[in-house]
Amino acid sequence: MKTHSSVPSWQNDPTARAQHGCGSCTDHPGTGMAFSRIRKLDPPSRGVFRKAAVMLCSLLTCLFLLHCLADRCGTSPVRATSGRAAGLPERTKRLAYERTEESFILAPPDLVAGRASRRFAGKLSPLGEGSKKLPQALIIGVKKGGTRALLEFLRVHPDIRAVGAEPHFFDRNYENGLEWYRELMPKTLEGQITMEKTPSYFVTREAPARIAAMSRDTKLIVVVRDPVTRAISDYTQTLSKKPDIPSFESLTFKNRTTGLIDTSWSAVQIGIYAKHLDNWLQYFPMEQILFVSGERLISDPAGELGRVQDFLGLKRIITDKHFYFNQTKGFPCLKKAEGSSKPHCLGKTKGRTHPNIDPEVVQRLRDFYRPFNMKFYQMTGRFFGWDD
Ligand SMILES: Nc1ncnc2c1ncn2[C@@H]1O[C@H](COP(=O)(O)OS(=O)(=O)O)[C@@H](OP(=O)(O)O)[C@H]1O
Repeated sequence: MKTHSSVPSWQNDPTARAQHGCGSCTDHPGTGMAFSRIRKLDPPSRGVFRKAAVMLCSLLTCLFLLHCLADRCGTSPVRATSGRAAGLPERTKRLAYERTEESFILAPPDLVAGRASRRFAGKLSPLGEGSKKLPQALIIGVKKGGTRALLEFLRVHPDIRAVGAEPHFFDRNYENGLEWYRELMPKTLEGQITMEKTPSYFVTREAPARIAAMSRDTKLIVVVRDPVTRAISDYTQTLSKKPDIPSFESLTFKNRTTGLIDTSWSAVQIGIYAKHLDNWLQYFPMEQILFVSGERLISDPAGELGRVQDFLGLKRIITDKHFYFNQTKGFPCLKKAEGSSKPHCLGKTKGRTHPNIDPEVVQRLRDFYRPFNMKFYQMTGRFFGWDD
C-alpha cells in the first residue's frame, strides 16, 4: 500500500494545505490513507479529486457571496444607510434624518432611498428582485388630514410598496423629470402597487394635469378632515416651528371688525375642498378619486382601510386585528408595523395638542366653510358630518 509519500508535501503539512486554499481537504485522520487507496486503484483519480476539491472551494465561495448579497438586500440596508450617513457631518446626518420623514426636497435622495428601502426590506425577495415603477396610486391630500397615518397603515399590506418621504414631484420637483421620480420609488414585484403621498398636490393648480400626463389611470386618494380643525392643526404645526407668529385669531381675518375671513391664508385656503376638487375633476373622473374621512381614520381605521383596499382592487388584508387604541397617544396604532413585530404609533409630530382658539372665531370659520362643505358633500356623494 502506498503511503503519504505519494501525496504532495503541502497536503501533509496543515499550514501548507491552508496556503493552497483547501484547509479542510485532509483534516480527518485516515483521509490521507483514503487518498492513497484511491490513487492505487485508479491513478487518474488524483487529478479528478483535485478538480473536485477546487470546485467545492469555488462552490463554497459562491455560496458565501450569495449569502452576503442576500443579507445586504434583506436587512442590512440599515447598516448600509448608517454606514453612508457615518461619513456625513453631524448636522447633515441630523437634517437627513429629520427631513426624510416629510420631504425629499432637503434630504440627499440616496440617503432617503436607503431609509425607504429599509422600510420595505420585508417585502423584497432576498435578492431584491423587481423593478421601480411610477406610482399607480397617490395620496394627494389634504395637509394635516391624516395622510401619514393612512400611508403607514397601507404599508402593512403585502401588495403595497410606498415611498416613506414626500417626493413633492408634481409641485416642487417637476422639472427633475419622470425618471428622477421613478428612481425614488421602491422596487415592486408583479401585482404590487407603488404609492407615495404628498398632501400639497391637492391644492397645486398644475398637479392634476401633470399627474394625468403621467397616467390617466392613476388612482387618487384624498384624506379630508373638518376644515376648521384642519386649519388649527396646520397653524399648530407652523407655531411649533416658528413660535413668534401672530395668533390664529388675527391670521384668520382680513378685518376682524367686519369679520372678513382671509382666504389667502393657506390654513384657510386649503380647507375650501370643493374649489380644489373642481380643478381635479377637469382631468379625472370622480370614480378615480377616493375620499377618506380623517375623523373615521381615527375612530374606525379598519373601516376606512377596508374602503381604500377595495378602491385599490386589493384583498382586504388590513383589518381590525391590525390596530389597537393607544391610550397614551390617544390614537389608533399598529400592533405590528410593516417589516417589524413591534407595536407602532406615529411620531410626536402627529397628534399634537392644539392651542385653545376663541370660540367665536371658530364659529365664524364654521359659518364660512358651511356652504363649501355642502358643495363638497354633494360632489363626493359622501356626508362627512362637519356641520352638525
Ligand atoms: N393614528 C394616528 N396617529 C396620529 N395622528 C393621526 C392618526 N390618525 C390620524 N391622525 C391625524 O393626522 C394628523 C396629521 O395629518 P397628516 O399626516 O396628513 O399631516 S401632514 O400633512 O403630513 O403634515 C394629525 O393632526 P394633529 O392632531 O393636528 O397633529 C392627527 O390628528
